[in-house]
Amino acid sequence: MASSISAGLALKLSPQRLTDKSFQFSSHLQFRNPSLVSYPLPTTGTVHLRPPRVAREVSPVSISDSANDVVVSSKSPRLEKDPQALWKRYVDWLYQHKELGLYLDVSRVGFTDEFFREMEPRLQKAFKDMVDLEKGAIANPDEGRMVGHYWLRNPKLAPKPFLTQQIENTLDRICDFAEQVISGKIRPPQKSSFTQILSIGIGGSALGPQFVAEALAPDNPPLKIRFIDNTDPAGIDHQIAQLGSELESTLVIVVSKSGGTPETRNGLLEVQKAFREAGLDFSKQGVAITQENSLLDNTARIEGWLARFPMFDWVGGRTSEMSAVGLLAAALQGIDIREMLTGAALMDEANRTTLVKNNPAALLALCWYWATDGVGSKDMVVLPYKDSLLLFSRYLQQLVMESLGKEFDLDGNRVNQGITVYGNKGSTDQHAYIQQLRDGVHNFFVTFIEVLRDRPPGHDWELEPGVTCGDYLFGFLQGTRSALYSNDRESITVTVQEVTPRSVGALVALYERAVGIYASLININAYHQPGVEAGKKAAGEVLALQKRVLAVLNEASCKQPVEPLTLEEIADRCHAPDDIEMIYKIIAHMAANDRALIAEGSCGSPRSIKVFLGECNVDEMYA
Ligand SMILES: O=P(O)(O)OC[C@H]1O[C@H](O)[C@H](O)[C@@H](O)[C@@H]1O
Repeated sequence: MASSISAGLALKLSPQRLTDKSFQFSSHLQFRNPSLVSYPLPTTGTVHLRPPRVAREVSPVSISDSANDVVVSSKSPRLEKDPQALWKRYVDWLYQHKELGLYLDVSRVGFTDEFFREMEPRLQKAFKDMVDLEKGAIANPDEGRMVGHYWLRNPKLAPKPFLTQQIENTLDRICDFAEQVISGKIRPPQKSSFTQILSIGIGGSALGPQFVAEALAPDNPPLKIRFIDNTDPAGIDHQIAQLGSELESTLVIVVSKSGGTPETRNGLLEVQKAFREAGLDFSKQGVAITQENSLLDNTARIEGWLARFPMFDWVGGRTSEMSAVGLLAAALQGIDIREMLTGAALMDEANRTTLVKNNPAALLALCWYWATDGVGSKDMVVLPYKDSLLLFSRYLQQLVMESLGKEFDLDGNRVNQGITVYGNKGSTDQHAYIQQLRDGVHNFFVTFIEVLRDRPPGHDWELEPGVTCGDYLFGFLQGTRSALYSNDRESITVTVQEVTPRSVGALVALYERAVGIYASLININAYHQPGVEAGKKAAGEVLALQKRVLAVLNEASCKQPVEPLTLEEIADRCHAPDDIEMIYKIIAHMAANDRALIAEGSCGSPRSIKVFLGECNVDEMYA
């Protein structure tokens, strides 16, 4: 089969895989007319091209680019199907961490030995990058920051003694505080003990604690947790309403590294209002987790909140689960946080070997690279077969997508990298979208998370002779893995014995390191998030425009008689004719919330409407 592609577009590549923007010049790639390529062509060595953009075929492919006279021939074998050969592949590649009881099976990813060999030098470079990072290199160059989440579970690793001290002191303070809250030594003014936690935070300041609460909180925790992780007023009202009179015994933890995230600030202001209305003193029940001297830190200090815990500059939001962000909430729910840290530390240790086959994070990163052609050409579907791990995929979504989804690489080349992550849980998702995974568009690879222990010992029950409910769950996982593979859908399986603080800590650490290694393989900064700023900035501009619209409407509404305005008139008076669509949306939103009145027309036909405010605020006119 031969097909034409235009210059720089996807080149299909296997078994000699293109391993990045650069790949080895080999017999698989022949430039018949080098003068048509815009940069000097070496006769041997590395040639830089744009990486492939289309999903890798499993059948032999030959693509020719007539424009540039580039020919790429590749012969990629179909995935191995012979049961004995597969069993051998399974055994040969199975990774086991004995102490953690964790296994990683990469046998259902079809990478070749050749690919493995090709990637070896780049993985060694990634290992070196990780060593430097752990030693305190400025691994986040754009923000000039060290990246120290690995020190949190092994404080001695921190490059400076005062950092080690800070980590250890904070951990001691967390354990101490949690113990005193649970025992009732620290209590709310009007109750004998705290019974509820209301955690306010978003992104990395929510996803880890949410995942861990769902995974590990006991059925009857000493304090139950709920979250406000948005600026949705109805969502906030719901959480406060659910607390009801227990607001009196609610410990409010406000989490924000920057201390200035609008959603979190709004959540705090709404909750403080609820406290005021209930006649409660918020400061006696509020705890802040934030960077020293942030807006939140200063507020908490000035208002004399119950406690403040630090979030370190060198810990990113999405890797903050083992900092006060994750640990305080976990400890208050009775979760053994030292076990979480031990699990993470053991996993980190395993991921320090430079023997790729024995390094689970490197194996994961390698599989991601193979499956996605190193350019995110396939999505990562994460399917834990365990209800308590439901939020793992959501947690990983931020960890992976915010870390890897980058426009530029470290050398400033536009690369638009990333890997899309989604998933909920098995077997539930089999009844939702596995149909498409098995038979539909082939744009993904799966990661199964398997938990061997079905339920605590002593509770087993056979619902059919010889078969338990958990056997079904096991059967569905294995069946789906086989069914997908038989249709050439690749999968990874991570297996843990049980969902425990130790195994959860290990899973978090495994993926943190896999992301770090993969980022190094594709040469991007995994530790910044410049793209997030664009949305925040635009939101600020919308709110600023809304204030101008309000001022214009107010002035017209203060006239006698009131002067209803068309959208064009409002845009004109705001000196923002190009923003008329946004002005329309602002009006529609205000009208839906009874803050603007529509004199004529309806929102469905924007040109017809004339708007005024129900009340004229004379003071505002002259403000
Ligand atoms: O912890 P905060 O400073 O409030 O930040 C919360 C979140 O804000 C942004 O969306 C960032 O992209 C996330 O990485 C971060 O976790």
